[in-house]
Amino acid sequence: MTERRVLAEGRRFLLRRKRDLVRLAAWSLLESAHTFLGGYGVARALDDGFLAGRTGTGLLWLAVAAAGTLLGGFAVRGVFGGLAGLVEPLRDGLVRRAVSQALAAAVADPARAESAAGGTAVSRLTHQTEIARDSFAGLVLTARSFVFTALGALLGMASLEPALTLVVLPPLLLGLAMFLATLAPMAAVQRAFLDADEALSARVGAVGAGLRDVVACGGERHVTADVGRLIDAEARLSRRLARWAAVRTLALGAAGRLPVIALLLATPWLLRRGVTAGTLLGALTYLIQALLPALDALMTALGTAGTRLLVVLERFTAAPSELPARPERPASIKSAVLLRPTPPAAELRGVSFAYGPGARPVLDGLDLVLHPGEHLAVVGPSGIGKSTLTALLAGLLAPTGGTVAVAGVPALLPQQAYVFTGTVLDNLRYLRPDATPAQVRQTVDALGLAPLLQRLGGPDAVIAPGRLSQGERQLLALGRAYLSPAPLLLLDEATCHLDPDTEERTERALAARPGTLIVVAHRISSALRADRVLVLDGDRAQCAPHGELLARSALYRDLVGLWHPDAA
Ligand SMILES: Nc1ncnc2c1ncn2[C@@H]1O[C@H](COP(=O)(O)OP(=O)(O)OP(=O)(O)O)[C@@H](O)[C@H]1O
Repeated sequence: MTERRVLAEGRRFLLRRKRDLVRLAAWSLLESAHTFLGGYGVARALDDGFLAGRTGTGLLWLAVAAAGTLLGGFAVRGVFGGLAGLVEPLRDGLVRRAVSQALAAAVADPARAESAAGGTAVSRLTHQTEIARDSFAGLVLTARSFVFTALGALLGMASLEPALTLVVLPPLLLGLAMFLATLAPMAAVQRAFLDADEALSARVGAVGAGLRDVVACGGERHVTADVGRLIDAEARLSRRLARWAAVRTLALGAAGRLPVIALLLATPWLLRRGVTAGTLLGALTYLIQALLPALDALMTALGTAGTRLLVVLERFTAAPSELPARPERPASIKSAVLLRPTPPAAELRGVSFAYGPGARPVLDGLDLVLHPGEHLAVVGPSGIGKSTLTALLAGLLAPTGGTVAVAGVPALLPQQAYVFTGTVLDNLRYLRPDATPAQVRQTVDALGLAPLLQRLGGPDAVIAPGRLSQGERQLLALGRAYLSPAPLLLLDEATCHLDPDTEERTERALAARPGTLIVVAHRISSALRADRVLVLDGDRAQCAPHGELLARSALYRDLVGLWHPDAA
């Protein structure tokens, strides 16, 4: 289906460039003349010259063959000129198409444009366009050379002795057919390889953009395993491609050598028919010097450049719906989100998670729907899975069962606040580099950061992260979260080093900010401030407002009692 579309588009492309094709063919005819004279000159030099004792005539015919070679060189010069007229418009067209595809994808799904599809578009604009251009140029050069060389050689053999073509043509066609049979499976592997290459580009691009956060949140192992899987997949496909290349080389060997063997085997029969030694040598010259090298070049180009070109062009001509799906978001979740007029801020359906295949699940069948603007506190005994839940929501972990859907890109603040060497302003604007001075001022006011900024030497002072207290680091990270455009903030005990008053002010400001807030609470006051509280308790999680939970959950009553005996 896509192959047919590529071929149809290719036909239209070539038909629009008839003048360039005629120019190329005219120059190529000189190459036919070169081939013709090469074999014919050698045959005549022997039969009419050297074998007949006429050295002068022999030399004259050799000079004719040499003149043919000069003609060939002249032809190549013209051919390259004509080639540009075909190749450059193809490249320009592909670049235009890659840009339109990327823009269309960005309009359809802006979040995707910033992540996975960005890498894909770059791969298409650069790597794949160049593959298409080089492959097309190589293919046109070799296909044209083969056709016109074969024309010259077959005409030459027919004019020396028509029976020669009967001997040489069948094995040549057989070899070609064998080779063509390897093209379809090779294209399939090539296609899978490019899919893997695009997936890897997209993932590496996304990881590169978030590298600081990955390190700050301790996600290196997860990211390494994730990217490692993609690299392994690409390596496996490279090996399969190499195996097909070996099969193709075998076919090439057969196609290249069989005509020569057939000619040698038929020699007694040809001699009986009165074929001369000069004619036989002329035929061998046609085979060894012209036809077989041209065939060799054509097969190599078809096998490598041809399949690569087909696969790359399939991508460029694919309708947006046929493009490879964004790997990290299952289609079912995506369509569920798209169908709702106001999607939930986050939605967990039957989510289970275990840290290993044999490990006990930390979360088991958890359902949770969070609405935009909601403020949720997560509580539970130590080691019950609160951080695991935030990592799942942030996309740092993938659920082992069920689905996690989050609208937009969330920001996760772990307990160990991440602050880097740079100015105070750089640190605050890390998640929103284009924040205006007014937005920064508003953040400083809302969170009461002015005394901290003063202590640090003002917004342009450079911070040495090692010299900040844990609380100061947390305040800076919370300021950054407040300023970020993330629609969902995940605070995983991110305020534990603040005094209760500062914590309250900060949490209230973050809850008042547009967007949804999830706080892993370490004080009862935190849970009291939230709209709802999620109590994690293995497979018996409960989610409700504080008052309701006090009545319903013994575990919650215990926790509240431990934190603050009076509140229970
Ligand atoms: N990387 C990991 N590999 C294996 N097990 C892990 C890993 N991280 C956490 N766990 C285990 O998963 C369970 C849940 O851990 P998690 O950190 O989510 O709990 P928590 O509720 O946040 O705990 P705390 O309140 O002490 O921070 C614990 O039993 C923990 O030992």
